[in-house]
Amino acid sequence: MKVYIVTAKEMYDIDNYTMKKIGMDGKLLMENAGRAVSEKVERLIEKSDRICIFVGPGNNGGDGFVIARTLMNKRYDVTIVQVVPDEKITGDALYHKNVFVNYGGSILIAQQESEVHDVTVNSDVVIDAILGLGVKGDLREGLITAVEVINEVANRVISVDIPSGLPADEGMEEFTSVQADFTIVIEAPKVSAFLQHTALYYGVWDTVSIGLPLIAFQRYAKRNVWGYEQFKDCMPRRDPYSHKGDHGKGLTIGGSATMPGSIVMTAKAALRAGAGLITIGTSEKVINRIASQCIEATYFPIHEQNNHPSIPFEEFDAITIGMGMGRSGNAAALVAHVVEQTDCPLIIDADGLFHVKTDLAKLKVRKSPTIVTPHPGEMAMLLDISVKELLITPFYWSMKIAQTYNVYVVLKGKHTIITTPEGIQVVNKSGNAGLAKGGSGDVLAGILLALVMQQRSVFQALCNACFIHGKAADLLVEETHSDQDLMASDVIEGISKVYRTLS
Ligand SMILES: NC(=O)C1=CN([C@@H]2O[C@H](COP(=O)(O)OP(=O)(O)OC[C@H]3O[C@@H](n4cnc5c(N)ncnc54)[C@H](OP(=O)(O)O)[C@@H]3O)[C@@H](O)[C@H]2O)[C@@H](O)CC1
Ligand SMILES: Nc1ncnc2c1ncn2[C@@H]1O[C@H](COP(=O)(O)OP(=O)(O)O)[C@@H](O)[C@H]1O
Ligand SMILES: [K+]
Repeated sequence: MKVYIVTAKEMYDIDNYTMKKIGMDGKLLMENAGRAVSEKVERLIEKSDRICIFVGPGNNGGDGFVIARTLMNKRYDVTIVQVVPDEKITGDALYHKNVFVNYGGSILIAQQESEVHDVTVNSDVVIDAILGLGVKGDLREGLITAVEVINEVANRVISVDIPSGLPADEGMEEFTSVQADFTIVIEAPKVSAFLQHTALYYGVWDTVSIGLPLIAFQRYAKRNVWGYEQFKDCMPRRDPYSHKGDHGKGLTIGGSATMPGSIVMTAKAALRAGAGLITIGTSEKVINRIASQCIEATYFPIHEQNNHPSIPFEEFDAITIGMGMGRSGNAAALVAHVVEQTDCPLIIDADGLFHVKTDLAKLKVRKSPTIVTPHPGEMAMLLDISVKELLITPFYWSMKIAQTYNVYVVLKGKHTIITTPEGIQVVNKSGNAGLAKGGSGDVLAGILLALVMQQRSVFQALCNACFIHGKAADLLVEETHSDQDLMASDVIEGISKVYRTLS
């Protein structure tokens, strides 16, 4: 199943479409939401748990009333704490509040800190239905108290849809939010579930379906997660009669006297990921040192004094440049030369990004696809902004670079964001902190090179490459390694584990 990622606006559009065009009533959606969340909650709690459900002024609070009724009806010990005065509960939420009361439920209206404190410490589980998609600005009186007390004294917190107070979208730096242990997301994760400064507030999250139609998501949602299903569906299978030329002849340019190893890892990863032939273009001074480390590759010497080496570019199906090449003037000239003179997919990584920054406009006129693969530091450098600014709004900035320079952007991180020049965005969720080690990016560059040569769609190739890279690390950490000891060269071997899941 495709997991869409939505902004608040997209979710409201989907919701409105469902109500107005499909004809499903808002009260019904709220009933479905509350029921679906309750079912998940039951898997997370014990029958003996004392459950306290905090409800706020909007429809997220409305979900809370349905959850309370559903659990109460199954003989759970449920207390509702309404953190706003009665007149604030209106519309569908009021309808479900009345149904809850008619079922015999009682409501504690608590806005004072001491009341909220007492009820929270005397419960085993807090269900947070204070605010959802509709949060705007700083939390007002009453709500802020509840959020602060929950964070201070609650035993276990399960948030409904979004941890209350947390913005759904990117771009917000300051907020006060519930810190959830678990979040039950309605239908689709929101963008904030993938940002470095907001994702942790969700705790562990899972989604529930409330019956919103797929066509509404297809119409309004612009992003999705790239997972195993997508990888499996579009990974090309090897033709039994194929020969090495069918799987691409790739050139990887990089390496220098002080960083000879990275280019070897790129080459090995490319071969392990299925590339037919790989040539390493590197400093003539290091070829002898590294040639024995990747005996499957061929080598092309790059003379340090010659700014325009006569590399036979036309022989290659795709090129990657930058890993370990250093920041010398000669390296800069070589990058400029490759950008201008090649007419095949070009992947620019690491120092290559540093050099290309001076003339990004040249990327725009390349006829073949250009792929840039920055980590946040490199991306911030390309944009002349701080890493902090970038990480608050990474989807926006990725889109900006992709569309301004007509490039594919692979913004690396825990959640790698892949953006096409046309503005399609996906998030790769595979991978773990074992990859936070020198050389991981070089390995990714190799997998990207291999897949770009083997898949017709550059976009699918990039998504699959990121998935394979992360999944290799995940399988290694699950089976034989830990996120502490994992090394980039292990990840190259881990590619086999990922591929074997397909056979
Ligand atoms: N498909 C769907 O989408 C479905 C969605 N559903 C659920 O609905 C949720 C979205 O509901 P929603 O739009 O009512 O927003 P929500 O966050 O509950 O409350 C907004 C209220 O909060 C108030 N408020 C805002 N900021 C505030 C602040 N800083 N401090 C204090 N108050 C603040 C704001 O007041 P106002 O600014 O208008 O004065 C308004 O009264 C969604 O997350 C999901 O759980 C399901 O039920 C069914 C299908
Ligand atoms: N904490 C993490 N969780 C998941 N993936 C990670 C994490 N840290 C790094 N990675 C991945 O590891 C790779 C690191 O790339 P990069 O920073 O360029 O490494 P290097 O330059 O050291 O080779 C990227 O693909 C990134 O997505
Ligand atoms: K919430």
